[in-house]
Amino acid sequence: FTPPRRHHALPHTHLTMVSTSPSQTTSTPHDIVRVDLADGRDYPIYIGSNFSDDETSEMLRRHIHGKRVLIVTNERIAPMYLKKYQDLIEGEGMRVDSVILPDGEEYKTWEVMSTILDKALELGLDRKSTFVALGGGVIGDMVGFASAIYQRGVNFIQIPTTVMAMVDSSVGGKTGVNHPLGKNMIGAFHQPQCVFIDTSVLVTLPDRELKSGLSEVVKYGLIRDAPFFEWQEENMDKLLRRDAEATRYAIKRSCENKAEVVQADEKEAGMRATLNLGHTFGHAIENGSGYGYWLHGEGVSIGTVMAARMSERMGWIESGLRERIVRILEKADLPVKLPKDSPMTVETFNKLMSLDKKVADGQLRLILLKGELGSCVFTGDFDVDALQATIEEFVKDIRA
Ligand SMILES: NC(=O)c1ccc[n+]([C@@H]2O[C@H](COP(=O)([O-])OP(=O)(O)OC[C@H]3O[C@@H](n4cnc5c(N)ncnc54)[C@H](O)[C@@H]3O)[C@@H](O)[C@H]2O)c1
Ligand SMILES: O=C(O)C(=O)C[C@@H](O)[C@H](O)[C@H](O)COP(=O)(O)O
Ligand SMILES: [Zn+2]
Repeated sequence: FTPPRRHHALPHTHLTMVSTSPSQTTSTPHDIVRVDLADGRDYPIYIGSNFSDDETSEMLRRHIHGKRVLIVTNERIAPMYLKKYQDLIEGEGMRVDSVILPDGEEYKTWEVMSTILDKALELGLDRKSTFVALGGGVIGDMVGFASAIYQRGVNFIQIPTTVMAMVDSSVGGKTGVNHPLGKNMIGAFHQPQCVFIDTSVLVTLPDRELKSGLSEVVKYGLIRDAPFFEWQEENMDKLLRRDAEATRYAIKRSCENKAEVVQADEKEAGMRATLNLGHTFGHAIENGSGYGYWLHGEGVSIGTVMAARMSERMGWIESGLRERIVRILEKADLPVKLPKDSPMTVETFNKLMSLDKKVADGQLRLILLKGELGSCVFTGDFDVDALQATIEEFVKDIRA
């Protein structure tokens, strides 16, 4: 893994998509994973590749109940995909407007999010309007939040365009923006009407962003799906080569895992917090290094190794499991430690982690691995010395 530069050029990548789903005569083969929620809020996640225009149009319009739509995307994605989706949703009395936001985690702010609200008001959008998030996790989180608070809530649809968004952020209704004092600190739970995943858009996704998404794929294996982790150990190289069948399987299995967790604990009373494995460390690294320096999945990757090391220190997992975790993340070409020029200090970790959303009554709670592969705990009952020793070890490594 090569540490990032602040402005990286986007390479153009090409791949051949081969669909391996059972063939159907009437529609492009696709999977549907359902998120079953109470009060009629359940929704489908459509997963396919190269959907025809007619199918795309029909599937999206099925979930739009009014006559006004606002597609929100960013400066990088707009030239590639905005017109296509605008054209496919428009027509039959439907008016589609758009907002184009600046690109990057550093723009995941209240100020930028509120420009969506400004535009919606200027356009006179009413409560039957639907917002569409066309982009990665940054766009999805901000549009979801804007739709949660616009006129006290309007419908929204997720069209994820990164691996990160396809395997994680578009599903489950966590929406929000960052604050200088902490990541995703301002937000709301607000579920989409549907998630429309057409993996063919990944053809333009740079490798670095692809790998970042794989970090959350590894997470599902570690917290609850050992067979999926073992599958990843066998197939990581295929995911890196963008093999269509492997990619599609990883997205589907990730969505199934996420849907099961969200269904069981939509608002994070307990179990949902396990989706935060590595995130308390990772969010501190993202914020402490300056939003936008690390991609989310990169911070989570280092954070996952820190959580594993802390678990190992407490005797909760065998060292062999920690080594396996480091191996798979390295195989995914993700960072497993802080780079030499990292500004992170013990104090920065402690300060930022003390503001984590899982802190309750002043007590930090963490997701730690315990027992065999696929098992974890969400707990405040851990050895504080093991936490401090872990932070010191990772910080010392960059100063060595
Ligand atoms: N709500 C949740 O449950 C949840 C889960 C995971 C992550 N997140 C959030 O998601 C964000 C990270 O998401 P991300 O990794 O998708 O980052 P991102 O949205 O910044 O996208 C990464 C980069 O890829 C570009 N891009 C997107 N799609 C593209 C495409 N098809 N072709 C070419 N370029 C494309 C984007 O413009 C951006 O430059 C973080 O803010 C994180 O906190 C939220
Ligand atoms: O959906 C969830 O729940 C998650 O925790 C998924 C995480 O991958 C994601 O990064 C999430 O945004 C982090 O949530 P937060 O509550 O720690 O901000
Ligand atoms: Zn995450």
